[in-house]
Amino acid sequence: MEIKEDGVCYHETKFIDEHGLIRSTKVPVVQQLALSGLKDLPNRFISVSQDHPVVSSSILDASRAFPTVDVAQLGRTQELVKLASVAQEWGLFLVINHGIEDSVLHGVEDVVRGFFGLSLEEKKSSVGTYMDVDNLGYGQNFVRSEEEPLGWIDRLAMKAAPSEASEGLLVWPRNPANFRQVMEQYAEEARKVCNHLLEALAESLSLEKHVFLENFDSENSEIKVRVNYYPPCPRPDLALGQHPHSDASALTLLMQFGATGGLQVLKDAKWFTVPWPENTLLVSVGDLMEIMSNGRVKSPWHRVATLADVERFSVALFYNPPSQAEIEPVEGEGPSDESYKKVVVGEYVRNSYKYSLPVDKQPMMNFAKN
Ligand SMILES: O=C(O)CCC(=O)C(=O)O
Ligand SMILES: [Fe+2]
Repeated sequence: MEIKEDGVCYHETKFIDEHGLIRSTKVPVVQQLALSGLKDLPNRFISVSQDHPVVSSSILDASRAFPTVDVAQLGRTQELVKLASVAQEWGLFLVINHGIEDSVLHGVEDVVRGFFGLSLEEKKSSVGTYMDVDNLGYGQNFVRSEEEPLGWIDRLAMKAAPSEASEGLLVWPRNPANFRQVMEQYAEEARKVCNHLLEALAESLSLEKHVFLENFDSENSEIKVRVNYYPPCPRPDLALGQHPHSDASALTLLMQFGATGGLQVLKDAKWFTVPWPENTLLVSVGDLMEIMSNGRVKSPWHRVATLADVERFSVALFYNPPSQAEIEPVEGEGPSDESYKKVVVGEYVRNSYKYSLPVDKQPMMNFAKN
């Protein structure tokens, strides 16, 4: 629900405080703030500390192109070696020849732009807002307190699988009318790509091909889609679109449109802008993959910078084993400097949502350690 005060529109949201009590709060609708043409950043969005200056992020050395994995070539050793190396070095990689038709990707872009192009009233009557662990519907990303800095973002989140995941909830926008159909088609295509990558990743790490994929099943595996909308920001030097986090997924498949240059990844204590060209899909290793691989690949710690004059959209598709499934770190040869234990997927995910702006992922990952 949105409320209007002093000309500012708010999402009304709830969070669980440190005593476990449900509290209500309101956070500005960022798109409306941006449309109002404001010149200063409201205090609540100032999030940049000295250790994380947005402006000093390094760009990859131009002489070294960011590796792109050719999915159609993953039957070849050479491509598997590349996959292992980029997954281990960065935890994220670009994919080409993934088999998802351009028309499907353009369809996603059209319905997403269509939704965010609606007036606030139309958006609100099109879809609900839910405060639960999955933070579904239209609103801000997780709000966990009244004090924490907010991200310069509005989001729309839904579960495309399992099929009964959003029964009884209005999480699929009714406008544009084809939103759900287009997104579900994309999700099914994305599932195929992710399944293929799960096998290839296992092989690339010299593990038995099915070790990761066997944790998934076509009925109950979970596909959560989060559409991120980052309006132009008056002070990109002071705000973030998303605060640093790792994804509590097995794999995340990302598309972006409107602009590039938002996603940054932490490596060797430096923030790098991911050289992610338009019309390319990006895959990120999630925490669950780090656990399943016993640390052979690691989920990257990443954040989203804001941009001054352009709007940017991204669609993050989180692919997970069924919520009730237990995942276990693989055994076998190969480098592994971690010792994870068996965890129930849904318990890991729920626990990871508890933390308010953590400085690194250890508190979340420790849940899966002895
Ligand atoms: O917007 C992006 O590029 C990244 C989004 C992201 O990290 C997320 O939604 O988890
Ligand atoms: Fe993320």
